[in-house]
Parts: sequence; structure tokens; C-alpha cells
Amino acid sequence: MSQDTWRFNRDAIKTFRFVRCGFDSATGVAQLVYAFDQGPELVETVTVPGAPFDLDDARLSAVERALRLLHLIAGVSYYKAAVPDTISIDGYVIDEATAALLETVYLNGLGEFAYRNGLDLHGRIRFPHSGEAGVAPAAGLDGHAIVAIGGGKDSLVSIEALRALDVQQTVSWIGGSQLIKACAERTGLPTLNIGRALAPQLFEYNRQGAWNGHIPVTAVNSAILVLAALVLGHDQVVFSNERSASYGSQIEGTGEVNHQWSKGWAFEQAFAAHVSGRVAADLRYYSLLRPLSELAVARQFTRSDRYDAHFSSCNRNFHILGERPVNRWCGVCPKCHFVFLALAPFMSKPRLVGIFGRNLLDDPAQTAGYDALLEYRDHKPFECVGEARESRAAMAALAGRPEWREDALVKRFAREIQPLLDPAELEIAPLLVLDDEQGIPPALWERLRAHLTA
Ligand SMILES: CC(=O)N[C@H]1[C@@H](OP(=O)(O)OP(=O)(O)OC[C@H]2O[C@@H](n3ccc(=O)[nH]c3=O)[C@H](O)[C@@H]2O)O[C@H](CO)[C@@H](O)[C@@H]1O[C@H](C)C(=O)N[C@@H](C)C(=O)N[C@@H](CCC(=O)O)C(=O)O
Ligand SMILES: Nc1ncnc2c1ncn2[C@@H]1O[C@H](COP(=O)(O)OP(=O)(O)OP(=O)(O)O)[C@@H](O)[C@H]1O
Repeated sequence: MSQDTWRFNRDAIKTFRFVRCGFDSATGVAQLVYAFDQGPELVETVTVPGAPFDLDDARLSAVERALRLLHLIAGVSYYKAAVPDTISIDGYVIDEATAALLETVYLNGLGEFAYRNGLDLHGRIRFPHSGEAGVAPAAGLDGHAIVAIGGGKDSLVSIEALRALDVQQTVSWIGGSQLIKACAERTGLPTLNIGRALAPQLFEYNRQGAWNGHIPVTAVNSAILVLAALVLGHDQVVFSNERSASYGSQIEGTGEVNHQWSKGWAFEQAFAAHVSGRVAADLRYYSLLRPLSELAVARQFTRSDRYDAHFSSCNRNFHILGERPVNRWCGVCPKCHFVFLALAPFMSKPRLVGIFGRNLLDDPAQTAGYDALLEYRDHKPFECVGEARESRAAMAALAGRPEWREDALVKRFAREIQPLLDPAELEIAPLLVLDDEQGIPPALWERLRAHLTA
């Protein structure tokens, strides 16, 4: 069958192919090429601004290794459309450790996708491999951080912490979000906006019945920023993934499903080890907020009002296709619910209501949303929200405050839910303690700890 007559039919597809990848240092454009069976090439592009880039041999080799890693990880967007039995890599070979990393990322990163579609991907995702890759040499990188910014509170907390600690940083984001751009500009720091265009056929395949659902987008963004760091010659890629991201939703009969798996500690450890071991020995990948819970991040965010009129954690702002909310906070999604609740114990009520434009905790229409956050008659939503114990502790704190306790949802919590809970588990203070399970360079961690506890 020729490419002209090939039609997407998810059940007939046998093989997902990694066709080839390339990076043009004259234009800064990376091409990531995939295909199903003998179907048309699916070409995703990633554009690093600032070309042309003059790369010496050591950097060029490291860029090539990072490019392949990105090609392999970003393939998850297309693989998921048909989840065929066979994966093939046409243009290069990978070793067993790389295959194992990819199988972990695809299996766990597609956990929510599989659960929602009723698919079992265990034992089904196998990357072909042969030989053993050597340890990567250093690429001669300079001491400078590429810091991911997502438009929400977390990355702004990291950026301000790094500023306070005099770490040289470039605030970096992927895609065309005007909201992220406004936050990045508000930092007053150097910025880097990386272009990313998914292969257009993916949206057509979605219309034709492709499997669809969540993908581990933080893994893709991480691999993009690793490539960018090497192209620009910088030695750190910094994310802002908090401790709470490692905990998923407990689903009865299924177990744990983590929407934000690629924000979790398991991904960070595996990816960071791969980057420094197999891509460039002098490149570090870590999350600056790993020692913090969502509540600890929220408290830290309230210490400055610099971004109050600019930031938003509401994911409805970040669709590639379709509508975005008129206001930065839609007020009805799990992220709006959670962020309002997490900030409330640490921020004055007028300031918080001013940011959101309304008081979500005095709106009975949001009852079901808050019940899910509290894991009361529902599971934690598939979103980037804190653990149920954090939501309960925040709600309990508000129930003891005169300015909040008469609000409809706080009042209901105190009346109906709080009596069912162990008071010892409703303390906020233990949830604010910094954790030692993190991958921050040790010298920086010492200074960060002092900054956060000052
Ligand atoms: C903005 C958003 O939340 N999108 C999720 C939504 O997608 P939707 O169809 O409503 O809109 P688009 O984002 O425009 O996507 C269009 C189609 O393209 C597919 N796609 C997109 C990006 C990509 O890298 N690969 C893709 O294949 C997508 O599947 C659509 O078919 O629902 C989707 C299905 O559940 C989600 O996959 C979309 O999530 C985006 C990939 C996304 O960027 N989401 C982040 C805001 C997000 O969820 N971040 C997590 C981080 C955790 C993690 O790393 O997994 C978080 O905040 O919890
Ligand atoms: N478009 C993007 N480009 C680069 N990095 C991103 C992008 N979107 C999110 N990130 C990064 O991914 C990580 C997880 O995103 P997340 O949305 O949780 O963080 P945030 O936007 O900083 O804060 P919040 O949790 O309040 O939304 C953060 O490190 C964030 O900087």
C-alpha cells in the first residue's frame, strides 16, 4: 500500500517506527520523525532560538545523544494513538539501559491514558536494543541554569530562590503561551522560548478514532530542555516538581494511577542518571522543589506579590487547540480548586480573592470538586494537585480561622468531614518540613535550605 492510499486504522496498525531525527545547527531546528507501518512520516519540530550555533566536536556529539533521547521520549505522543504490538527504531540502535528507561517512561507516563481507555500496557511496550553504550564524556559546559517556567506558582518560587542564591539562570519555556511569556518577562531575567510543533496528522488521527489521553508531558519538556542546554552550552536543567507529585490517585480495584508521574521522584532519578551517564557527564537535571510539599511551595509563593497579576496554575490556559478561559483562573477545575485552598492558609483573604476574582470556598457549586481533593467519596482528580492530606490540613486550618469558617465549603468540611478524621493528621506543620529525598547539587541544597527556612 502506498503512502497515498494508507489510512489510519488504529486496530490494523502493527508497528510504531522511530524513523529518524536530526538537528540543524544553522537554523536551530530539530526534526523528530515517526511513522506507523508504511504510513506517512509524522514530523514533530522543536526550534531552539539563537541560531546559528557553533558547536565543537564534544558538544556536537552530546547534542546528537540528547536529540536521540528526545526523539525516543517525544514518540510517546504518536505511539499512544495506536499502541501497536511492535516498536522499531530504523536509523540507530539503543542499549538495554536506554530501552529500560523508555519502557518505564512509556508504561508509567501512559498510566492514566491506559486506565481511562481500559488498556493494559504491562509487558506490551518493548523497545528493541542491542550492545552496551559507553559512559558519556563531559561536553565542556558553563555554570548556568536553564530553568523551566510553566506560568504557575511553582516555577516562580524556584526562579526567585535561584535569584536570591545568585545562580545565573535563563527562564525557559516551550510553546506559544502568552501567559507564560508574560510571567517570564515579569521576572526581568534572560528568557528562552523554544518552539514546538506536533505533527499535524496527530490531530487528524484523533478525529479518525486514535486512542487519546494524557501523555507524560514533563518528560517531553525535560528532554527538550536537555537538548537546549547542550546547544547553548549550559550545565543545569532545573524543574520545579514538588514532593507531592510523586503520589497518584488511589483507584479502587486498580491501585495507584499518577497523572503527574513524569513530575515525580522516580522519573527525576532515572532521567537525571541517564542524562549525566549517557548524554553529557557535566549536565545536571534536577527539581529544585523536590524537598517541598505543595503546601510548602504555596507558602513560599505568598512571600512575594510580584506575580499576583500575572501567574496562573489553571491548565485550561495551556491547550494547543481549542478555547482558553477568558480569565486566567477558570475557577471550576481541580487546579483552581487546589491552588485556592493551598494558598488560603498563608495569604490574606482579600489578596487571594483578588487573584482569583472570586471566593471558591464560598461557592456550593464547587462542593464535588473539593470532595475529590479531600478524597471524600471520590478519588484525587487526575490533575497536578496536592495530596489529600494536604487539602484536609489546609481545610482544617481554615475551619479554625474567623475570616474563613463561615464560608460554605469550609463550614461543610467542619460539620461533615472533619469529625471523621484523626486530628493528628490535620496538622499543617509536619507537611511543611523539608524532605531529604532530592537530587539538588549538594552545595546548592545547603544554601537553598537556609533560604527556605530563613
Ligand atoms: C492543556 C491540557 O491540559 N491539555 C491536556 C488535554 O488536552 P486537550 O485535547 O484538551 O488539548 P491540547 O493540550 O491542546 O492537546 C491536543 C491534543 O494533542 C495531544 N498532545 C498534546 C501535547 C503533547 O505533548 N502530546 C500530545 O499527544 C493531546 O493528547 C490532545 O489529543 O487532555 C489531554 C488528554 O488527557 C492531555 O494529554 C493534555 O495535556 C497536555 C499534554 C499538557 O500539556 N498538559 C499539561 C498542562 C499537564 O497536564 N501538565 C501536568 C504535568 C504532569 C505530567 O508530566 O504528566 C500537570 O499539570 O499535572
Ligand atoms: N510550557 C512549558 N515549558 C517548559 N516547562 C514547563 C512548561 N509547562 C510546565 N513546565 C514545567 O513543568 C513543571 C511542572 O509544571 P507545573 O504546571 O506543575 O508548574 P508551574 O506552572 O510552575 O506551577 P503550578 O503547579 O502552579 O501550575 C514545572 O517545572 C514547570 O516549570
